[in-house]
Amino acid sequence: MGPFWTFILLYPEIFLAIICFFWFSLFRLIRQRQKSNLPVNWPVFGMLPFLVQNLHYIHDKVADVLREAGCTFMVSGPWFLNMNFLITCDPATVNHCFNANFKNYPKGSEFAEMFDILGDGLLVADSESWEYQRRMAMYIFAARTFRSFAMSTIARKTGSVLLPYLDHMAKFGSEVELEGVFMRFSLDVTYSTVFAADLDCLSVSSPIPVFGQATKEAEEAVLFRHVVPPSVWKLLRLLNVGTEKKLANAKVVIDQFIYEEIAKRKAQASDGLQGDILSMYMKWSIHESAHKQKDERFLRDTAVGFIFAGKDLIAVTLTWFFYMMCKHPHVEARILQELKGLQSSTWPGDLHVFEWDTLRSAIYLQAALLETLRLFPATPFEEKEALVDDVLPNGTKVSRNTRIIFSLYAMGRIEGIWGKDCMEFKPERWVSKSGRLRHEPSYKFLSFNTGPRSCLGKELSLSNMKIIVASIIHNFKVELVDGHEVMPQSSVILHTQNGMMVRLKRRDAA
Ligand code: HEM
Repeated sequence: MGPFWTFILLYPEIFLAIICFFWFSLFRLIRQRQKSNLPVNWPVFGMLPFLVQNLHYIHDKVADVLREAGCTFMVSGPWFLNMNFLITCDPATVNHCFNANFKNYPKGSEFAEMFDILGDGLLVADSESWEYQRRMAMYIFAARTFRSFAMSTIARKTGSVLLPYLDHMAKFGSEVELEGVFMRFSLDVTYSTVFAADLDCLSVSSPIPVFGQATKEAEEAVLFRHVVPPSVWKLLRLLNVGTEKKLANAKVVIDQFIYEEIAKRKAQASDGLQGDILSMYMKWSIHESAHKQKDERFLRDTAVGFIFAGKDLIAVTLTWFFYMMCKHPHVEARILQELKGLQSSTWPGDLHVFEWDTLRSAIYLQAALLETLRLFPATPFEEKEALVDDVLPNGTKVSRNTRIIFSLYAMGRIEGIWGKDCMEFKPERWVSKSGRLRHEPSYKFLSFNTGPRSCLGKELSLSNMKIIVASIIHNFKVELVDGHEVMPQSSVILHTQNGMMVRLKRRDAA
């Protein structure tokens, strides 16, 4: 007889007690699960089964959990894997971590390692390096040369690339996957804004260019790093296999493009520098004696950072905006009304593009964009790590190194934050009685971040998006293809799960 059976025969009461303990625990967990939206904390696996089971609807499920838990909830990962984290959508906690105690919540070295494709750039830097880079970037974003270069680039690209492409699709009555179009266009525009060079991503016939493909693969690998334990992706990196191999290859392609652009620019006379981001950073050396900005790696990290900061976020916001237009025709009608009488320039094919200056008065249009970002924040969550032990405003204790995930997606969908109609798409909530844009504190509307690390491209991207959506709405009617379901993907960027299939019609042909 083996030791197991000997133990049972000698101590049957202890064995019975163990069985009863496990049976009652299981029973309690099942009852608990039936009654609430909150994930069950299983022995050994923690809440992993909940995450796996709801992987396809994770943003909505997290919103349900936070609604029930009162905005803050501790998630337990499997035992020994160091995957526990706090998740919250509480504006007071946001304000505490992003503003009042900013220094206690840096991005952290783990974040920088996950996004190592960005090098030591602004998006991942902390402390002095971040302060220096932030100061420099603020100077550039405030410069008139840069702003007018960026605005003229977007208007030119909308008239010469985007609208003709959509017009072509409209003429043939083809179905169009709109998010894919916006992704390519946004990459095209961002590349031009950073390098004053054309990538031509939106040609009717050609496939996505290698640079675009490389950025896509890099993003997929970074997403994978977010969902598996760090030991797993680090092992894959060491062995150079799977997503890590793809990431390494993508980095080679991205670096090759960027270093070539830097070399071309360095070969130009300094009076040939334009208002693009690379030129602006190279001109900075005139103002500062530090040698850092001339360093090629610094320029590379800066350029990659700006490309990654902007391109997908604008593309997904445009996609959700047009999804909302398809679902709320009365909002689209009001925007069309607002655009009537505003001056636009005419491009070949009788296509019309609005300029930024003329769109300043389009308040309702801007409100519709903000409302889109409230319900569909381009980055559905943000992440921080506590540097020292702390107590959150709701009394929750966090110990050093605790990871905190902020669900921006849930924040837009909580009654206590936005009122009973929080799930409705209502641009009117952004317009004051006097017809001006209503201000909402950024720790409540977190889509562009809040505090010292808030988005530097906010004004620029809102202006860009206004030009694009006004020009599309004015020229085309966008209709969802029947039966095509649009839903959010479980990802670090709020892509759609299956794209957004639409048909376009020229308004003047109707
Ligand atoms: C719809 C468009 C955009 C949205 C929703 C958005 C949102 C955000 C968010 C949430 C952050 C914080 C990221 C983090 O801390 O992890 C951020 C940071 C940043 N964004 Fe944007 N962004 C957009 C477009 C842009 C564009 C077009 C640019 C520039 C070309 C830009 C430049 C930056 C920079 C430089 C930072 C880093 C600031 C810092 O860490 O100090 N963004 N943005």
